[in-house]
Amino acid sequence: MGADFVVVANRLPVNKQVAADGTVTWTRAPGGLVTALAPIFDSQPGAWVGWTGSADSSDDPHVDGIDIHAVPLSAREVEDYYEGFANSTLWPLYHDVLVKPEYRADWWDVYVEVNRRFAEAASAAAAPGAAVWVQDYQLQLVPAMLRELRPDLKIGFFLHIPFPPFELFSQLPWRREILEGLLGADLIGFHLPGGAQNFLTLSRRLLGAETSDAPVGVRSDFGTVRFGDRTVRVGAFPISIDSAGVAEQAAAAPVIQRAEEIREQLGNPKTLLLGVDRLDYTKGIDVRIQSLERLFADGRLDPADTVLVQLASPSRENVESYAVLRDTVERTVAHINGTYGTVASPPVRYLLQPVPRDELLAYFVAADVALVTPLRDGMNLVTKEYIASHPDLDGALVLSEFTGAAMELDAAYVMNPYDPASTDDAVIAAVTDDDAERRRRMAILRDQVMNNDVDQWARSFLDTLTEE
Ligand SMILES: Nc1nc2c(ncn2[C@@H]2O[C@H](COP(=O)(O)OP(=O)(O)O)[C@@H](O)[C@H]2O)c(=O)[nH]1
Ligand SMILES: O=P(O)(O)OC[C@H]1O[C@H](O[C@H]2O[C@H](CO)[C@@H](O)[C@H](O)[C@H]2O)[C@H](O)[C@@H](O)[C@@H]1O
Repeated sequence: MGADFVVVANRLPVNKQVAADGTVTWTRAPGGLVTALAPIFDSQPGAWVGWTGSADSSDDPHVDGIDIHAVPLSAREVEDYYEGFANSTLWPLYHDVLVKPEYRADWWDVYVEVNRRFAEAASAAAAPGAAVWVQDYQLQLVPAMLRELRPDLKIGFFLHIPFPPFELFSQLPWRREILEGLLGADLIGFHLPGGAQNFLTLSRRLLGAETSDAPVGVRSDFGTVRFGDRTVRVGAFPISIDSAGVAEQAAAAPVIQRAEEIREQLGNPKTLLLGVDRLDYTKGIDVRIQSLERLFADGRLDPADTVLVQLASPSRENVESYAVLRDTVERTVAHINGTYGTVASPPVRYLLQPVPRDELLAYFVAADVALVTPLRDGMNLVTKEYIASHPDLDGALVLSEFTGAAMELDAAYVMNPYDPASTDDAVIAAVTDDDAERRRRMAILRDQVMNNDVDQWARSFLDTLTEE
């Protein structure tokens, strides 16, 4: 029979729990995408096609309300498709070549093979005429492969990371294949109009396709690419969070109490700075730590009453550039603590492990300033979660102009992570501006986040995909 709505993503939205007696249970992972799509899954039969996250696993997860289709990956496929082509070729290429992308034909071959497996699984999961929504850079060939198998489907694709300009994308030896893969979709979504514009330019210049000229707007004024006998629409749909849900969770009494406890445990510093990221070289963790070191050295911040908490989640640990970053960050943290701390009170507290959701929210509530300093980031949801956690308008946000979030959140203390002076000045302004100015900015940021949530993101994309 199949489902009327199918999501195809590299990862399944499931968590596995193994009890002491070996019994396995699966629960819905509380991630952004699954929360956004929950109302849609509740209103019609829905399926999700994805990988469990473990190599060589025969796990077959089941959760309430979503028909889960696990796509197995062997250890070699994880190496060549996920760590290789997705995260050592596409990820650095699409993030401004911050690390040199590796172009390997053997990785490409496995990327093609794995994309085909996802397309076949999606084809098997979808009812006649279903809407299928393919997610992200790991699966850019799926739209065309799926269209070949199932021309009856409505196919959408959304890219969660930046889409690079002609000058960078053209490095890719398989640039035409990727564009043609994406053009199997009826609607291709990017976070920002700039990404959509880059895609139109590339389709015109590399494929000779006829494209629209008018600028693409946010959730409006879609671009078009004429490809074969079809017209593909291209648009900008900035993703967001479950703003009301995060605000409610952050306002819960145990979270507030834990936030107070955190400040106490840190010695009640005058200023608590916070960074929360996957340990990824795109996130500019090194940028903010180096800024802190300069500010201590110049006497603009006092290490005796300033603490930076950096929560870092391990990510893609088998990829060498991630191991190199970890080394750099850990050496810099040790250097600052060794130089500016005391045994009892190191100014940087660094955690290399994910923390539970409520604990994370307590850190958001506790922090005076969030430091979001990526060198490049598709959106950055941490930014929006921090803002949603500050209903009293206390708190301030330092935000890199190279995040997708900066397009909407220009009332933040916006900085250029490539410019040390800009970074340092933004941190100092966020720390020292008077309350009225900090609250003025936070009020604007909150309006933006509370009025543009992830439900609006999902609905605007799917309404555009399914409208006649
Ligand atoms: N529970 C938990 N969530 C985290 C942690 N670190 C990051 N996250 C979440 O992971 C997501 C990261 O999204 P985003 O900022 O867009 O960056 P991405 O890692 O590139 O997708 C946000 O929803 C964060 O709240 C952690 O330690 N614990
Ligand atoms: O699946 P992983 O390799 O562990 O990586 C986690 C996810 O990272 C990326 O997130 C992006 O999507 C966010 C939501 O749109 C956006 O805010 C952020 O800027 C992006 O970096 C990646 O795109 C996902 O596919 C990964 O699952």
